[in-house]
Formats: sequence, structure tokens, C-alpha cells
Amino acid sequence: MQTNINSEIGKLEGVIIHPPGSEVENMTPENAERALYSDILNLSIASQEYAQLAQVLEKISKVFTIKELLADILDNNAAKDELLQRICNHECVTGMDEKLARNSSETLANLLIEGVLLERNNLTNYLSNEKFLMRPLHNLFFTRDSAMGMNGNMLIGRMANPVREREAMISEAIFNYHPLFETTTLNPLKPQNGIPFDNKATLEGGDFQVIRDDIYVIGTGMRTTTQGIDFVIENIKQHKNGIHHLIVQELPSQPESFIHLDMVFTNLNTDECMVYEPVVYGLSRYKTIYIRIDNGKVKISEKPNIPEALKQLGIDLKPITCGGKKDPWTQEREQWHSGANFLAFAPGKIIGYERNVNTLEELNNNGYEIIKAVDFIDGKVNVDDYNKCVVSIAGSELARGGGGARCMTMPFKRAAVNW
Ligand SMILES: NC(=O)NCCC[C@H](N)C(=O)O
Repeated sequence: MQTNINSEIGKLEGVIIHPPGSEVENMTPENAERALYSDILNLSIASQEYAQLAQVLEKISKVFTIKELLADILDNNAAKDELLQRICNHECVTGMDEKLARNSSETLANLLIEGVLLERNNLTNYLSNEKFLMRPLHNLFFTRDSAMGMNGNMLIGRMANPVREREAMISEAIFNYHPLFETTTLNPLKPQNGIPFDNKATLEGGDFQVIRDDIYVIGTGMRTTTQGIDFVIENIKQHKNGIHHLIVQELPSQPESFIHLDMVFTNLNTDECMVYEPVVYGLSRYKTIYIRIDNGKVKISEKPNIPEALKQLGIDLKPITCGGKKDPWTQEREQWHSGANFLAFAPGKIIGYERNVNTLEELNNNGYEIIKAVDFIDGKVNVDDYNKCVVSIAGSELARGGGGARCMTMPFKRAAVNW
């Protein structure tokens, strides 16, 4: 399957997910912050909630899981050796790659995701406060962040935090080795054709949106650095003819619910977007930068905000307000629980958390039918009967991990949009 992402809203045809496993519970209140969590999760509830998302996606798209794809590529010895060496070198676990390689592909995939326990077989290990030799991938169910479709390429995330770096290595190995995918990966860690390597370059999928085949909106803040965006610019200069546009949005550095652009801005339709107003419109000290790349020539200027910048490029999106218009406190509360974080599975057809009732009401006021995930899964309601709808999924526990429907999905193929 050729990977192909030329929008945020084209009919979803292929997506990668990861149902959370023991890795989300293997943290303590003390080290939850190191795991990039603001709370500790209950797996059985998170799993039930996640199952709704997975079942909804299965009704509308081809769905693959990271664990199955990883196990498949681990059957290939070259892929297995390369990935294990890379992970073990990077995580400074000496002498483990050969030992790990002896496991079956399924067991090894589990170990790489759920972690490898530290054996108490010497004094250092006995006295260590660590439970794991190789830490669990607590954040893997946010598959969005470690790889992102950029037209026909898959751009590999360069994660801002070491606890997520193995995720990007796994995603890269999947796209490079799995026979299912026809694509070329681009990785800020491995720039090619004379693009200089910059150790400060970080780039996460939550910050990266392809709006049209020639327009990208990218957030810069806690997770994606300007150097990471410069890597994207260099690749566009090298590989793409004609005019391409980047809109870069500076993001506040706190609270942590502003980690990624998709927590404050998502594209819902050919003419609508979801915004958390205080960041997208209100905070003038956070700049919106417009970068025009014309056959390799770069020109940079400032714009008032993302919707205005898009309008000048022919994409006129009406903003719908996260949390509704009544009260900034409600907006803040719902934004915190990923109220702006929608996944579009077709133009005007989106998935989001049912807990954010004011956001859903605002969508309803704008013509979106609210469909409960269970009704859609049970076949009681058909999304094809509506021009615009939100499939609302349970997410009390999932939201505590710090993300919503967009964060929990890695689309790699979408149909073209009729703009
Ligand atoms: N795209 C997203 O906004 N992803 C959410 C990631 C949450 C995760 N706990 C993290 O801090 O990386």
C-alpha cells in the first residue's frame, strides 16, 4: 500500500493504532511525570474506552496495530538485528541484543513495548530503584506522534523526550521493512542529500498537519523545535517543485495540555476547524509565521493567526470553539481533556471524546450530529446518513494520558479531498 497523506480530512483508508497494554500501568505516581503522564491510569477502564475507538475505526478504515506490524518485521532477521542493535545502543543496555533476539517475534514485540524487567543479579541492580532494564513504552497508544504522513513519505518523529524515542525507532523499522507499505521514510536523525544534522531538531506528529498537498501547519513549542521544522523546510526545498506553504504556530510552554498543535487546532472539514480560542486567536505573543517555499527559495513573514493565514491560501475555515463560547473556564477544562483533539475520518466526519459536552454542543450548533460510538458500532446509526457528524467515544481514563482521538491514531492513507 502506497502511503498517502495530502490532508487532515480526506476519507481515512489506512490507520495504525495501539491498544494500551500493561505499559500504561507500569508507572508509579512518583515517576508518572518522567513517563509524560499527569496521572496514573487504570488499564481495564482505558482498554474498554480504547476498544470503542478501535471498533469505530474498524468500521471505516483498514486498521493495523503496531504490535502486529512489529512482530511481522521481527520475523525478518535483518530488520530484527538492525532494530535491536539500534535500541540497545541508544538505551545503553549492553549485551542484550543477542539475548533478546532469541525470543519469538511476538514475545520480542511485547518486550519492546511493555518493557524488560531488571534482573536483580548483581549488587548494582539489587540496590537500583529502577524496575525495568528497558522501560515500557507508556505513551505508545498515542501512535500519532512517532511518525507522520507527509504526502507520499512517512516523516519519522524525533521525540523530544527519551522515554518516547524507542517508539520512533519502531515506527521507522515498520515503514522501512514491512512489505505492506510502499513509502520512503524521512528522519531528522538521518538527513540526506547534504541536509545538515541538527541535534536540536525534534518533531512530533501531534504538531504536524498536512492541510492540502502543498500546505502544512506545524506547531513549535515543548515538543517540536524550530530546528525540526527547518528539517521539513530543507526536505521540501530538495524534493518538491512548485510552491509550498508552511504555517508555523508558536505554542505556550505550559500547561502540558498545550504540548502539541493538535491540542489547540484541528481541521474538521473543507470549511471548518476546531480551535482553542485563547491560543489560536488570543495570545498575540505566540507568533504565527508563514513560510513560502517557491522552487527552493524561502520567504518568511508573520500572519495574525492560522485561519487567517490559511484563508490567504484559499482555505477558508470557520472556527468552532473548543468548550463552547459561554465561559473561558469551560473552554480551559475541556481543552485540558483533549477537547480540541478531533480525528477527521472524512470531511465533516470526526471522532472525539464524549466527556467534552460543551464542545460537542458547539459542534451540534454548527450542524454536527452527535453519534454515540456504541450506536455506530452496533449498527443502529450510520455515519453515511449525515453530512456532518461527531462519533463520540468514551475517554475519562484515556484523556488522563494527555491526548485524544487524533493523538491515538497514525493515519498513513487518505483519499483525495474535493476542495
Ligand atoms: N498528539 C498528542 O497530543 N499526543 C499526546 C501525547 C501525550 C503523551 N503523554 C506525551 O506527553 O507525549
